[in-house]
Amino acid sequence: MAEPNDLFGDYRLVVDGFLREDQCQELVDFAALQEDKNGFRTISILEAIKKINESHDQEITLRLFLRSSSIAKHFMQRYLNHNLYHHTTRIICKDKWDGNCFMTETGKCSNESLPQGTFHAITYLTDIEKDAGSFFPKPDEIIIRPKCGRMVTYKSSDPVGVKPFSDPDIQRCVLLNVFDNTPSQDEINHIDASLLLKKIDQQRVKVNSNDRKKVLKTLKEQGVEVTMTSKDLRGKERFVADGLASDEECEALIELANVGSVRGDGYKHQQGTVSLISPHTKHEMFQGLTVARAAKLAKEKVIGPDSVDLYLKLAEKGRLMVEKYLNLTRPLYFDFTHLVCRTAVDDEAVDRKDLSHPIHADNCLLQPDGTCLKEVPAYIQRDYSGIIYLNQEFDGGEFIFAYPNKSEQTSVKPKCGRLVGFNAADLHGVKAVLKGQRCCLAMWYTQDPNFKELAHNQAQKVLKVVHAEVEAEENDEKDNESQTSKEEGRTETSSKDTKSEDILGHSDEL
Ligand SMILES: O=C(O)CCC(=O)C(=O)O
Ligand SMILES: [Fe+2]
Repeated sequence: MAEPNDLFGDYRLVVDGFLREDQCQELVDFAALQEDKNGFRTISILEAIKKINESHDQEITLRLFLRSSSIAKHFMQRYLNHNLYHHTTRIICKDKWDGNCFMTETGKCSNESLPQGTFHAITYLTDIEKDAGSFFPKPDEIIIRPKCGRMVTYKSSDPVGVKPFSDPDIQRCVLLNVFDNTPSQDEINHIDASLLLKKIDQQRVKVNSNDRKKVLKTLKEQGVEVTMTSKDLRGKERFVADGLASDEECEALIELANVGSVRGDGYKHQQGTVSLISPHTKHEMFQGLTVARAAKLAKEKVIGPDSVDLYLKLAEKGRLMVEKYLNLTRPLYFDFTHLVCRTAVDDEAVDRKDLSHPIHADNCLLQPDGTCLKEVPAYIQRDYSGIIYLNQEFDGGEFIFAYPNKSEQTSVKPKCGRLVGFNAADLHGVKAVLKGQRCCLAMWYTQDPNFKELAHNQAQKVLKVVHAEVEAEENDEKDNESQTSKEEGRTETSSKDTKSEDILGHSDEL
C-alpha cells in the first residue's frame, strides 16, 4: 500500500488486492456489450438493474459489481473515519485514447466536467504494462500502473489524468467509484439492486423446495443410488451415492487431470512455491486442475472442449445430488471445484503412519482440544462438501469421517462414480495412498450466493466459443474436402470421411 506521503498528496492511496483475476474478467465482460457513442463500454448500477430485470442470467455479476464498490466504500470510510455514500458507480472500458485533452478517469476532458462527489476510488480491472497509466501531474508527476485489483484513491478536486494509449492489444477497464458526504440517487440504486438480488434469492428458495422429488427421480433414472445413509456413516448430514459417472467418464476425467493439472495446484498460498510434493505428506505427489484452468486450456486448444464439458456436467450432478438429497431449501452454489489426483511417490513405503490428508473440517480450524474455530483463514463460507471419486486402482486412500480426537469413525472406499456428500463442518481426512494414483472431483459448496465461483459461468462461455470454432473448422474442412473431391473425381470421397472422423476423434480425445 502506498500512502499519501509517498504520493505527494492528501487522500492519495494505492492499494492492491481488491479483486482477483476472475473477478476483474467478469466485470470487464459485464461492460463489454454496452458501447456508448464515445467508444466507451460502460455500465452503471442502474443499467445493471435493468439488465438483470430482463434476464437473471448475470445476477451473480451484479452481486460482484455491488460488492466490489461496497468494499471500496467501506475501505474509504475506515480510512477517513466518517460515513460516505455512493455518488457514481460505473465500469468503464476504453480501447484507445489519443491524449488530445487532459482526460479524467470518467472519460471526460477535465475542462468539460466539474469534479463530482468528494472522493474517487478507481479499481483497475485490466493489467497494462506501459502507457494508459493514471497520473497525478502535481506537484511532481506520479504515474500509477493499471493492474487488476489495484485501487487508487484521491480527493475529487485533485486533478488526475489518464496517459494516452493506442496499442490495439490494450483494453483499459476500471471500476469507478465516486463517493460523497451526502446520499444521492446512486446510493438509492445500490439499495434497489440489493433488494432485487434478495427477491431473486427468495424466488430461488421457493422453486428449490418444490422440485426436490423431481430432481431426485431424474438422478435415480440416470443410475444414481444412495448406498450409505447418515445412519451408516454416523453423522447427521452425510451420505454416499454411487453411479454418478460411467467408467468412460471417469477415465476421461483422469486423463484430463493428468494432462491439464498443475502439480501442487491450489496450495501455492500455503507453500510459497509450487511443489511436486503434496502439501499434506512427503510420500505423495499432489496435482489439481481448477475449472478456470481447464477452460483456459480448452481455449488454447491444449485439451478438447468435451472433457471440460464433462468436468462441469459431473460437478453439477454432484452439486444437485447434495442439495436435493440433504433436502436443503437454500440453494447450494459452488465455492470451489478442483479435479485432484494424489499419487504415491514411493510404492515401497508400506509402513507409513501419515495420512494423505490429515483430519480436518472444510470450513473451520480444528483445535487441539477437538473444537473447530469458524474463523478466517478457514473458508468459513463453505457449508457443504462433495467428493466424486474417479477410480479405485490404488492401495489405501480411504476417505474417513473422524471423531474430535481425530480417531477414525467410519470409512468410505473410493470407486468410479461414487459421491460422498457431507456437512463442511464434519471432521474427515484421507488415509495414505500407498500405491498408485487416486483421483477425484472435489467440490466445496456455499449457500451464500456472494461466494459463488465465477469460473463455472466463465468456462461455459469459453466452451461455447470453442465449440463454435471447432464446428466452423470442421465445416471448413468439409467444404475444402468436397471442393477437392469435386475437382479430383469420385475416387477421393472416402478420404473425406476419414478426415472428419479425425477431427471429431481429436476433439473427443480427452
Ligand atoms: O479426497 C478426499 O477424499 C477428501 C479430500 C478433502 O477432504 C479435502 O480436500 O478437503
Ligand atoms: Fe476436506
